[in-house]
Amino acid sequence: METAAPSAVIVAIDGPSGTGKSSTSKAVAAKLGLRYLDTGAQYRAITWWMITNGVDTDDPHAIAVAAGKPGIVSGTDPAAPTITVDGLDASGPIRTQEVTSKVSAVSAVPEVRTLITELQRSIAASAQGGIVVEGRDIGTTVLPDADLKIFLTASPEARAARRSGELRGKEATDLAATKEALIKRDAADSGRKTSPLAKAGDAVEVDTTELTLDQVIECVVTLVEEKRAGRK
Ligand SMILES: Nc1ncnc2c1ncn2[C@@H]1O[C@H](COP(=O)(O)OP(=O)(O)OP(=O)(O)O)[C@@H](O)[C@H]1O
Ligand SMILES: Nc1ccn([C@@H]2O[C@H](COP(=O)(O)O)[C@@H](O)[C@H]2O)c(=O)n1
Repeated sequence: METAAPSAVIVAIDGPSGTGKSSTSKAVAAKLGLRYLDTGAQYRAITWWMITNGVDTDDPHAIAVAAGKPGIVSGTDPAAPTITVDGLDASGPIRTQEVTSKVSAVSAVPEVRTLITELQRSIAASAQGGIVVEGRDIGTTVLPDADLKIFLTASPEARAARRSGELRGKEATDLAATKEALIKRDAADSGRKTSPLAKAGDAVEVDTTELTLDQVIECVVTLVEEKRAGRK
């Protein structure tokens, strides 16, 4: 007997910095044949554009006025996600410390959020076979009707250790400074007025502190499969 293709599923994965959202989302999407969207990369891309175009990232009005100017395009293949700004590959420049230190100020501007949220919704709507979308406000604001919402957490110590391991050899790594920087970014992201970092009421919380990345991936794959099975 022929089995029907599994139905399209929309998965929202949110959580603070360094909890494993990108690594988990990419792997889950690849395993299940879904598309993948890194929404943090989009906020980083608009921040990079502001910096390179001389917009003062401490001036919310200037950011709001310029918000519609960059053309941001996200490629959603989990094996090779891409991000371009006005046709230029921005995947490298958006990961610098400068962008990381300024992205929370830019992403807090309501005009930026409105534009990026619309972009995210249109990408999710066009992902016919389903998509894993990761960020800070996906379950609460961008895709409140997602089929499955996951909120990843981990202790600040575990997250700082993961980040330091990642940065080693590229930029200066100091565990205490890394921990302080991620706590500061989370506080800014949680404290902003417009769609702050928050767990949706119906999200499943997964504490990844004591889990390997493979265990987290397996846990999320199981949750998606259970959701799909429940819809048959
Ligand atoms: N459970 C885990 N155990 C150990 N290392 C992990 C685990 N999950 C993720 N990592 C590693 O931690 C680092 C950060 O992971 P990742 O980029 O996926 O987090 P994130 O939540 O997307 O962070 P951000 O929001 O800052 O982009 C990566 O180097 C990743 O390989
Ligand atoms: N849905 C989202 C996703 C991200 N942000 C902002 O972007 C920053 C960078 O995110 P990373 O996942 O790449 O670290 C993040 O600190 C937020 O300021 C957001 O606001 N909403």
